[in-house]
Formats: sequence, C-alpha cells, structure tokens
Amino acid sequence: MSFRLQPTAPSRPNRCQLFGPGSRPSIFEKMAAGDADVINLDLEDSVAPDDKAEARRNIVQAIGDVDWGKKTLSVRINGLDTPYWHRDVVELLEGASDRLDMIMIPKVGCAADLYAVDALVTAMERETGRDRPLKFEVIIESAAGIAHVEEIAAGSPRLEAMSLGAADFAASMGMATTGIGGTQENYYMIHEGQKYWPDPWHWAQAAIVAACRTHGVLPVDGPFGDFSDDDGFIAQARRSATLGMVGKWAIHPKQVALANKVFTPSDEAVAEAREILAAMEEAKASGAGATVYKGRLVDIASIKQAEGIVRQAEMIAGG
Ligand SMILES: CCC(=O)SCCNC(=O)CCNC(=O)[C@H](O)C(C)(C)COP(=O)(O)OP(=O)(O)OC[C@H]1O[C@@H](n2cnc3c(N)ncnc32)[C@H](O)[C@@H]1OP(=O)(O)O
Ligand SMILES: O=CC(=O)O
Ligand SMILES: [Mg+2]
Repeated sequence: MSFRLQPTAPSRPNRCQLFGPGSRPSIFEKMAAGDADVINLDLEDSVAPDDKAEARRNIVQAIGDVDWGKKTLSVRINGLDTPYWHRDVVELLEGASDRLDMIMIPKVGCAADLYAVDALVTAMERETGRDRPLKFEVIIESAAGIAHVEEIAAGSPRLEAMSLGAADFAASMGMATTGIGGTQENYYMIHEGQKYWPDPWHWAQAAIVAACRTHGVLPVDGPFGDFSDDDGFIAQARRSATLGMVGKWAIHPKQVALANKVFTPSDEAVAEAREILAAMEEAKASGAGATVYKGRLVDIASIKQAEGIVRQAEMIAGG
C-alpha cells in the first residue's frame, strides 16, 4: 500500500533505440534517416580502444552536422571501470551542441555510479553554460546492477530510461551461453515428454520494469544479437512489451521496423481499449464499478489498463 501516486515516465516515443559505433561515421546519416525513435551513438563496446579518441571526435561533429530530426539523441559513454569515461563526458560537453539529449551509462552497479557521473556532468554544464540539462539512461548488465536495480532507478533526477543488456548480463552472471537474448536451448522444462522453453531473461526484465515504474523511468529491452532471426526478435520484443517495457534496441537497421511494430499498440488493441473505456463510462453512469465486456470482467483497474494503451498510441501518433 502506498499513499504516493506512481510517477509517470517521460512521455516520448522510445519504441526502438538504434545503435551504431562512433568509429563508423559513414552510417550516421543512415541512422538519422531511419525510423528509430532513439539514436545511440556508441563509444563503448563496439569501439576498439585505439579508436576511442577518433570516435569521440566523429560523434561530437555529427551531433552538430547531421539532421537528427525529432529523434532522441544519446551517446553511450564507457563504463566507470575504464580509463575512458571521464574524457567521454568532458569532450561531449565541451564540444557537442545542445542537440545531444542524453548519455547512456553502461554497466551501472549502484546508485553512486550515477552520482559520480552527475557530479562531472553538472560541473561541465556550469562551466560550459549548457542550457538544457543532459539526461541519463543506464544499462543493467551485471550481477551488481540487477541486485541494486531499485536504488539505481531512483539514482538521479536526470535518469529517463533503463535497459537490460543481455550480453554483458549473461557474462556477469556466468550464464552458460554466448547468445544475446532470446530462447536458450538448454533452459527448458519437460512435461509429459515435451520440451518447453521458459524465458531466462524474464525475471531480470520484471525487476527492471518494477524499479522503473516505481521511479518514473522508461524500461527498455536491450539487444537481440542474431539479426538474421526476425521471428526470434519479434518473440522477445512481444514478451518484453507484455511485461511493461516500452521498446527495444536495434543493433542492425532491419530490426527497427520490427521493434516499432511490436511497441506500437495495434489498431485492434486501441479500438478494444476505447470500447472498454466506453463500457466503464456506461457502468459508472448506472452507479456500477464493474461490468461485463465481451464476457469478461472489467472494472476500475481496467480503465487504467485501457487508458495506458490509448495514451501510448496517442503519444506515438503525436510524436
Ligand atoms: C551486444 C552488446 C551491445 O553493446 S550492442 C550495441 C553496440 N553495438 C553496435 O553498435 C553495433 C551496431 N551495428 C553494427 O555495427 C552493424 O549493423 C553490424 C552488426 C556490424 C553489421 O554491419 P554491416 O555488415 O555493414 O551490415 P549490412 O551489410 O547488413 O548493412 C546493410 C546496410 O545497413 C547499413 N548499416 C549497417 N549497420 C547500420 C546501423 N547500425 N545503422 C544504420 N545503418 C546501418 C550498412 O551501411 C548498409 O547500408 P547500404 O545498404 O550499404 O547503404
Ligand atoms: O550492452 C549491452 C549488452 O547486452 O551487453
Ligand atoms: Mg554491454
């Protein structure tokens, strides 16, 4: 029980976050021309150590030069366990225009990680006179990150989004796989001789969604590595959406349309949500708190469920 109202998460489309290495500037225009809601230019794991300095320069220049339209523009900095992260922040804030919306902090393990980055960003913003406060997004991709997920979600007023990073998460947890997301062949149950594959990412996703919803942060599903497997991507994305996540990363442009489709409420879902709202209006008018819609119970909680779907659809249409 709580007398506090659940805070709302930022109201902006976040159905797909398209990644591209900062060391590959030839794809920046293509990223900008696509349909992803969020662009993540990477300084971290897709950039080799010797290329970090050049990748920073590429990104700083592209933030100003490329027309990113209405997209949310984010740069993934290096982790706090590296010698690179502070220079990532300093060079971005010294060189990049105000068009940069967010930085993504990887491998976050506790709330103090956000505090440390916030201190540096705040000092740099004061020094450079940046007008718009830089926002943060984080990746939960370690045992420490998932153990401290709730304090991390509460960790900074700058925080807008939190992703599950299946690759590093699996490595940190010692999971017996080299797959990035999706069904894991050896994670199965047997019932009457039939194999059934549960979802090994489910518990971490649910923990992230709960932490995010408690603190008004957008929960996002991270990468699906096998970009030749559209069906696998869609299945993973649908499970994430069902659990409350708002979007998913694309590590290849072909995944953008798939994510956008899954995380845009369908016309049928929106029509049904509106019908439920209408049914509840009628119920209220007759003094009832619950009624029957298509043979099933709907009540005041159904209003909140239906309103969430309609709001999401309207926000995307308006976005
Ligand atoms: C796993 C843990 C993580 O941290 S994931 C996040 C970090 N990883 C990344 O940022 C990797 C992002 N993806 C990539 O670098 C590339 O897509 C990889 C996977 C290497 C594949 O590149 P490539 O072999 O060029 O693919 P392709 O020949 O099928 O490309 C077809 C056309 O699409 C373009 N393309 C490629 N990647 C991107 C991208 N990320 N964004 C926008 N466009 C992209 C290619 O240039 C190619 O274009 P064109 O048809 O030649 O005009
Ligand atoms: O950074 C993402 C991951 O899956 O690791
Ligand atoms: Mg990672």
